[in-house]
Amino acid sequence: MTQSIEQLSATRSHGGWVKRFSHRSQVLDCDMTFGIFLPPQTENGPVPVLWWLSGLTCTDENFMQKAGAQKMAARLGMAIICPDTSPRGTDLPGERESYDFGSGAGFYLNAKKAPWDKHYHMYDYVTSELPALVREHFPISEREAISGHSMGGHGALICALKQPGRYASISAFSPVVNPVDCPWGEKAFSHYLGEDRGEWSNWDACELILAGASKQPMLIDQGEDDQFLENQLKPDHLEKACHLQGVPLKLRRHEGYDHSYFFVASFIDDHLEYHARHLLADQA
Ligand SMILES: N[C@@H](CCC(=O)N[C@@H](CS)C(=O)NCC(=O)O)C(=O)O
Repeated sequence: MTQSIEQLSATRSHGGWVKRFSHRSQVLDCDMTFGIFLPPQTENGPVPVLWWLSGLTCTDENFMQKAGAQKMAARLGMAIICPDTSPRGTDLPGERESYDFGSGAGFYLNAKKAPWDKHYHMYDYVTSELPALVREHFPISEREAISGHSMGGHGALICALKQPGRYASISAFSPVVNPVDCPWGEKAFSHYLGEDRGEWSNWDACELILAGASKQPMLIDQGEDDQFLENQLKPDHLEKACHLQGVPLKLRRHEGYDHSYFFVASFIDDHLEYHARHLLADQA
C-alpha cells in the first residue's frame, strides 16, 4: 500500500526542485519531515540518489540551505535526500534539554533502552522506511550512495558498514568515528543503548571496521581548526582501524577550516563527483 506524504514546499533550483514533505513514520511512531533535491534528469526517468545525514541540532533543512550542493547535483543528475536527525514531537522526558542528546540528536541507531526504544529507531528509518517511501513517490533508482556531517558522518559510516555493498560509495565530513570513546557518543549511547558496551560496538565505525565489517573505500574531509576535532571526532582512531584492517581510507585534512557548513560547502562538489563516479560506474 502506498504511504501518503504531504508536500510542504517546492522551490525551483538549478533546473530541478528542492521539495520538503511530511509523513507519518511507522518505525519512529511520529510525524517526520524530509527534504529532497530532484535534478532536472528526473524528467527522463529514475536517477541515483545520495543520502545525506546531518549533524547535531540540524533538521532536514540545514544541508539544503547551506551546502550549495544543488548546482553540481543537477549537473551530475543525482537526487539528494536529507532526512531529519531524530524523531520529533514525541515529548520524552529530557528530550529537549541538551543539544547533543534527544531531539536533533538521534545518532542514527536503534535505541534499546526505555523510554527511547519507543521512538528512536533512526537506523531503521534512514535505511529501510524512508528509502521504500521515497521510491513509491519519486523517480529514484536502486543506486544509492551515502554521506553526512559530524553525527551524520557517523550515521553514514555505520549505515554503510552494517550493510556492506549496499551503497556504491561512502563519504563524510568531520565524522564522529569512534562514538564509544567520545563525550557525545558516550552520553547518547548510554541513554539509547544502556550500559552494555558490547552493544555499543555495533554502532561504532571504528569498532565495526576492527571487527572486519567491510573493506569498502571511504572519502573523509576534516577541518584542522574544527573545535570538536580533539575531543569528539578523533579521525586518527579511524585511520588506525582502517590501517589495521586494510580499508582504503582517503582522509583529507584541511588547514584553517572549522566544523561549520562553510567547510562542507567548500568541498561538497568533490564528494558529489566522487559519488557520481561510483554510482555511474556500478551501473555500467
Ligand atoms: N550547538 C552546538 C554545536 C552544534 C553543531 O556544531 N552542529 C553542527 C553539526 S554537529 C551543525 O551542522 N549545526 C547546524 C548548522 O551549522 O547549520 C554548540 O554550540 O556547541
